[in-house]
Amino acid sequence: MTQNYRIILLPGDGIGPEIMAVAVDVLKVVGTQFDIQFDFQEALIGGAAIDATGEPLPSATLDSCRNSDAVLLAAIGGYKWDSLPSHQRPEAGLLGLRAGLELFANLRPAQILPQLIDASTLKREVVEGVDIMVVRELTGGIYFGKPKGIFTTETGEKRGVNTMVYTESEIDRIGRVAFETARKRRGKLCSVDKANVLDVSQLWRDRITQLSQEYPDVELSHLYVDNAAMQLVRAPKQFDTIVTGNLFGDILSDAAAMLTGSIGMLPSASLGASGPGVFEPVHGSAPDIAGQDKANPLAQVLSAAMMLRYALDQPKAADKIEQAVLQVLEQGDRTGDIMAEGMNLLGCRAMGDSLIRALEKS
Ligand SMILES: NC(=O)c1ccc[n+]([C@@H]2O[C@H](COP(=O)([O-])OP(=O)(O)OC[C@H]3O[C@@H](n4cnc5c(N)ncnc54)[C@H](O)[C@@H]3O)[C@@H](O)[C@H]2O)c1
Ligand SMILES: CC(C)[C@H](C(=O)O)[C@@H](O)C(=O)O
Ligand SMILES: [Mg+2]
Repeated sequence: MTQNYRIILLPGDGIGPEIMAVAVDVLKVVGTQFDIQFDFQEALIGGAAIDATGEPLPSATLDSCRNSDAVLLAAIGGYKWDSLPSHQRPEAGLLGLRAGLELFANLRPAQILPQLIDASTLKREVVEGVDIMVVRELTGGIYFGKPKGIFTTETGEKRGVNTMVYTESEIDRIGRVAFETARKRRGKLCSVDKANVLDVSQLWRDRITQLSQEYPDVELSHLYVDNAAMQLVRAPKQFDTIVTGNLFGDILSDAAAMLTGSIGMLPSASLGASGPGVFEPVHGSAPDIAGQDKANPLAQVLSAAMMLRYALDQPKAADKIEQAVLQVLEQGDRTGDIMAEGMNLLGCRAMGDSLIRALEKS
């Protein structure tokens, strides 16, 4: 029986529309192969939405997302909008989407593919076999805490303020996602905080430690974020699952991405307790290469595979996409960010065509 899904596409800015086009083509092919009918609807977010409507997240976009089975997002942001006040910037649209859909859990897997070991800036023996899942809290912490803003003091000096805040229930719900995730993987969870300095981190550490009593099969460790950043590049294989707050997770997931060769390879899933999730690459809108057919579309395509697996319960179609990605890499196809000597340099579109051929052949 044909399965029907309503998918909202948010191509956004910069390289967003280029990589989204590839992901949609790939989904259409697996759709016909697995009897899945996608009803794709495009909506505005980020700079594209600001230009068209004056707002980074029009209410029509949030409503469409709420009424969908899943949301596939590319990226937002760009130089053009960088001087706007923070609440009017493209980034505010993305944060509003995450908050509006209550997507508190962001899963960011960083797995080194054997074909790309030499694309990593680290030595082969350091990165070979790396397989990390960063579980990042996504709707709290310093990104959303109040007070926030730029205020003027009594002496007329400007003062910028953000507040890092977590409640027990916010820590517990992301903690549970992380313990469950670790349990399905290699059973190791490292919680990352700054409890030597920040009270909010002390509460984080206390709650995660408390929660670990419910998961005796998961081995829990704690690291301060500065050490964690160092350990990620020194010996990344020590990590299985990492759980951390919003800001630390943002930074550590970019670092983890680079272990795998390029940020252009890393997908993510943003999930709530119920309702549609958002599937998006870890990278941004890459304005420096936008419109030049140079972007690596694989993080976007792998985000579409995560959508099939986590939101639509179509693991076979997800496997098929992931296999096609491995196959094009195996045959030597590379975009500029993962290019190595002796490989075939392709643009974004040609990489998409190659993926389609791989899907149709297998
Ligand atoms: N989820 C998102 O939408 C998201 C995430 C991060 C940054 N941003 C926004 O993107 C804009 C640019 O931010 P940035 O430059 O710090 O980060 P970025 O991730 O956009 O780019 C960092 C570097 O990685 C390269 N890169 C990124 N994705 C690539 C891909 N698919 N293929 C090849 N190369 C790729 C870029 O060319 C650039 O050199 C900013 O406005 C930022 O706020 C958006
Ligand atoms: C663009 C920005 C708001 C976003 C974040 O900081 O969460 C991005 O860096 C990410 O990693 O998804
Ligand atoms: Mg980021």
